[in-house]
Amino acid sequence: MAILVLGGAGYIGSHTVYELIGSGADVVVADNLETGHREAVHPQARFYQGDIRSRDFLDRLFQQEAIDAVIHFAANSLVGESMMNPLKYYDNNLCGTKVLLEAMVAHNVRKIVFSSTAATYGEPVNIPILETDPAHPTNTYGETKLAMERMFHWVGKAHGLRYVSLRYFNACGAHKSGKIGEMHQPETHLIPIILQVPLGKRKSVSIYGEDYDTRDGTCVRDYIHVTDLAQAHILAVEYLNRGGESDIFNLGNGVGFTVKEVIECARKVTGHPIPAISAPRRAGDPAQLVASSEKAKNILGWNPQYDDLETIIASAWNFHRKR
Ligand SMILES: O=c1ccn([C@@H]2O[C@H](COP(=O)(O)OP(=O)(O)O[C@H]3O[C@H](CO)[C@H](O)[C@H](O)[C@H]3O)[C@@H](O)[C@H]2O)c(=O)[nH]1
Repeated sequence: MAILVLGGAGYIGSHTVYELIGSGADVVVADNLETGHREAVHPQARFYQGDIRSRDFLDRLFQQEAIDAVIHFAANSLVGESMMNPLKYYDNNLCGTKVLLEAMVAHNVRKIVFSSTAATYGEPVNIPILETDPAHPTNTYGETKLAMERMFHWVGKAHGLRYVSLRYFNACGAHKSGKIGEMHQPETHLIPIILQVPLGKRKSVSIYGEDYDTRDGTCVRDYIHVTDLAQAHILAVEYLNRGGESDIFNLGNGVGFTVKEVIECARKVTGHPIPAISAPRRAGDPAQLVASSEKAKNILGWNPQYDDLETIIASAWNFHRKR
């Protein structure tokens, strides 16, 4: 039977499809291509273009393919945009997941691995953040992802569905082949924005806020390589296949870098001066997000391979230069 990857043309989805196919899995990808890229879909995956808000589309898909488990990336995921257009996030993220769950229950598909986020925590009460810490999102994006997790919880209880929710910290880097990587339109994520300067696409990078309560006043984030995230999805499917209970896992490196430190590291990797200018805070940004991923390591057997920021940025730089 196949694994259905929803949002498999997107950044983390496409990397997960590469790892799944590398592990010998049969993979079906569905994506509405609103933010995904057709060329990022692995050539060995069967591709369906469509939207998870369409029950007809999902019914056809589940009738045509024998699906054993779903990996769900199909959502909007920009913190800034979610603050300016919250209803877009409620519509796609929550309504889309509602239709998906109805279709899964109707077609007797009972395992789902879900792309969640550190943004569910809001301002953390502890660093590093544990899965048991309170979740009070400071932006609409995190709020909708938390509500999606709760939807899995209650639907799971009612219909015997089991889920694994993976709360990623800051996904970054690119596939070692340089064939796929991070390419949002427009780009808002820190590392690809920084790399646009040495690529000649922008003159400088703006630092959103230098007055946070952190070691240099800029926001601290936990940067985790996309291939390590992709591997965690495979481990999560295996966990559900061996009867694992529904659960939530953080995925990060456990080390935080400030915005200024990330820029400095990119200067080292690219050999470019990368000018940075001060800008106001961005709405919805918590000061610090750093993960404890001990639970994923202990229970899923996750073992991230990329533990240093320089290697991560170098992989992103390799992808962007090839393009
Ligand atoms: O031009 C920029 C872009 C970003 N930043 C700063 O860099 C940090 C990282 O910003 P990103 O936009 O790259 O990432 P976020 O931390 O906002 O969010 C990312 O990580 C979250 C979890 O931490 C969610 O998963 C979300 O989907 C994902 O976009 C933030 O402090 C942001 O303010 C800048 O200073 N300048």
